[in-house]
Amino acid sequence: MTAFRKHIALEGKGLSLGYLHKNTKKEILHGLDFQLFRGELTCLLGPNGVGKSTLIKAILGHISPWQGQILLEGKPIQTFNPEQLAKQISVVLTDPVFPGNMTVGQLVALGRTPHTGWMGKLAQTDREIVEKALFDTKTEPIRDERLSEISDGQRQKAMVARALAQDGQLIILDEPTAHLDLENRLELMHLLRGIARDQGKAVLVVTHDLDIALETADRFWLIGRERKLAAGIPEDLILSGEINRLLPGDKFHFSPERGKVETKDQLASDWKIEGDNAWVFWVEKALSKARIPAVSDPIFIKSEPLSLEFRGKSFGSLSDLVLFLTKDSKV
Ligand SMILES: Nc1ncnc2c1ncn2[C@@H]1O[C@H](COP(=O)(O)OP(=O)(O)OP(=O)(O)O)[C@@H](O)[C@H]1O
Repeated sequence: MTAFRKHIALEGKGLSLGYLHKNTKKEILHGLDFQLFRGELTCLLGPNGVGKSTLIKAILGHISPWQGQILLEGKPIQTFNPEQLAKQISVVLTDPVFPGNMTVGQLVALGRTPHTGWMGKLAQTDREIVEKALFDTKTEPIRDERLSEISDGQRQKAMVARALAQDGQLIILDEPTAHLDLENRLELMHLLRGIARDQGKAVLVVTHDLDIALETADRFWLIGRERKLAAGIPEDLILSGEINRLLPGDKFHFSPERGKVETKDQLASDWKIEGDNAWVFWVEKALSKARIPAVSDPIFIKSEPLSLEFRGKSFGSLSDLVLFLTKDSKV
């Protein structure tokens, strides 16, 4: 077997993190080991409150580890001063604090501050980087709009554009897709993946969007209720079942066959349904959601035109079939 060595941008070793709360120590994460690679989009996922933001705070140097260390490009992160860190790490957090009267263009240009200084004038290369960030995030048409007068989704894209303009080797984004519609979410994640691949950056995204993360991420970091971090390519974590760390309760599970989260009580899998596989799936789904117990008589699915047959009766839609089965208590 060949072992490929990737460039490690960020590494955590035996990391324990927590807060001092009312004079008592509250440990949030314990003994984390992780590696963030250049050229990859990594998604950090986990249930609410497990400590994702806490880990990001530690990476940004906002809180100090209780144990272990974080290495940036092989050096302890605390040996970097704030200016050096700002050149290395671009960040988009969930609670941006920028004046509402600032325009999108001004916000994105602010991303160049670590390279020019607060009073610094943008050189030609800085302007080109800002233009590219506006173009890549499709915020170019709203560059003159004020932050207080654009939608949450547009503001979010502008924040991402600012992070791209900052041009750090490591880009960290905390829920960057939260206000975006489905297409924009996919586009943004594909854009981030493209930036990781094409520019050799390490991109870390905190997200709850499992479907889109599965579609786009090179690697997952999963933190479950046991407060440990499992890392790997998403497909490995699915095959090993570790993906279910995201679903600590007993109601849902990740179906490896279907590649999505499902409710555990799949009553409908006991039905006999005959027809095209794709259709069988949706018929099972509808029966399962309607919580109709299975009987021995089969359901036949006929296509062109679509009809469902059950006990010699024909139904033109799933809704009609479900209604019939629900009403007929003797089924
Ligand atoms: N400043 C703080 N002082 C004390 N406890 C804190 C502080 N900030 C966060 N916590 C606690 O740390 C735990 C982890 O919080 P954190 O915000 O890191 O979770 P998260 O995984 O990012 O959650 P979410 O998905 O809801 O954003 C929570 O129990 C929270 O109450």
